[in-house]
Amino acid sequence: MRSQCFWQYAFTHFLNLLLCRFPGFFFIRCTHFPGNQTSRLFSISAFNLSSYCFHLICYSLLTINPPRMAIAWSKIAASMEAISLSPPMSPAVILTQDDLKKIAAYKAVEFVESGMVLGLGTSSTAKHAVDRIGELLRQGKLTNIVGISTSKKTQEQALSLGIPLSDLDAHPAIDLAIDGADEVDPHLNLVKGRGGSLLREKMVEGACKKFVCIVDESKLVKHLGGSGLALPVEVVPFCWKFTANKLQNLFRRSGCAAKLRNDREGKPFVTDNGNYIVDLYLKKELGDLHIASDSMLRIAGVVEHGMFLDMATTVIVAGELGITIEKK
Ligand SMILES: O=C[C@H](O)[C@H](O)[C@H](O)COP(=O)(O)O
Repeated sequence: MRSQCFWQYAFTHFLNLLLCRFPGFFFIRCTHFPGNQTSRLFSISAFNLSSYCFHLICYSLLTINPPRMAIAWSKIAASMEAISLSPPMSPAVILTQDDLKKIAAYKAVEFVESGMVLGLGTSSTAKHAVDRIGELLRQGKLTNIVGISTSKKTQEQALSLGIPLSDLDAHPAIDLAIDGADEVDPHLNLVKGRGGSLLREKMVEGACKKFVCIVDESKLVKHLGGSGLALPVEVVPFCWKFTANKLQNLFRRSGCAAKLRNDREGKPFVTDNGNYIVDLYLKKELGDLHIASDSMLRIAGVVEHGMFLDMATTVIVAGELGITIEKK
């Protein structure tokens, strides 16, 4: 496969050299090359030939002598094949953020086995995993799967795909959960909940033996809150301002600003559980995350927060250079 690509590439560039570059340079009589017409022609041919060789050497480095780039690309190619996209013919393929999400999601579904009880996450990344599980069920490659959804949205998606659903009451132990995240720190701690589903996600993912988190590389941070984006906290609607002020004061030293999340119409965003979300924006690190977590949960109006500490057992990161799989 790899050598076929190489020869295709070599042949294409040879044609390119013969049909386009050489006559093109010849007709315009490029003045960048010194000397009379014969010596110019010779220079141009040499230039084209060296350009051709340069292409071949570059491509060889990427394919025949694969250091990091080639390994990464072969991984991406494998994943692209798995998701039924055309495999890249050259390293010039540009992957969108959604492609990366899909690659991570499809990789995670490789962990799924027939007969499993699955936690189905809620995110633009997890959506691809749920789609894939539905597809494998339809093809008969997976059987006897029971899904526990982490939101009403995922529930609707799973039902539309024919994935049998249950709940934690009937299945208190989940084999595997797959979900996205908003931030991942180097210890595989997560921020979740920018989609508003953090409470059900924490319940389901807290009940699973394995939690595979799937992200594109933009989600990697040095410390939680480090993206400068929201750290969501689910609060009861009753006197939410009082609770938001308590949260802001709690993390005053980290430069915390607490804001109620609104929907598109400017009304408070309401979660699947009928609660509000207060988003915390931090300027500095929170310090000990377990202490921060306990302190938030001690505030009476707080239902749950979006820090998922020591919960992910595996994090699959899809990036431009390939997939990396981090395990606890
Ligand atoms: O409430 C939403 C969830 O926690 C998501 O997992 C998280 O927001 C990541 O979502 P996405 O994969 O769409 O970036």
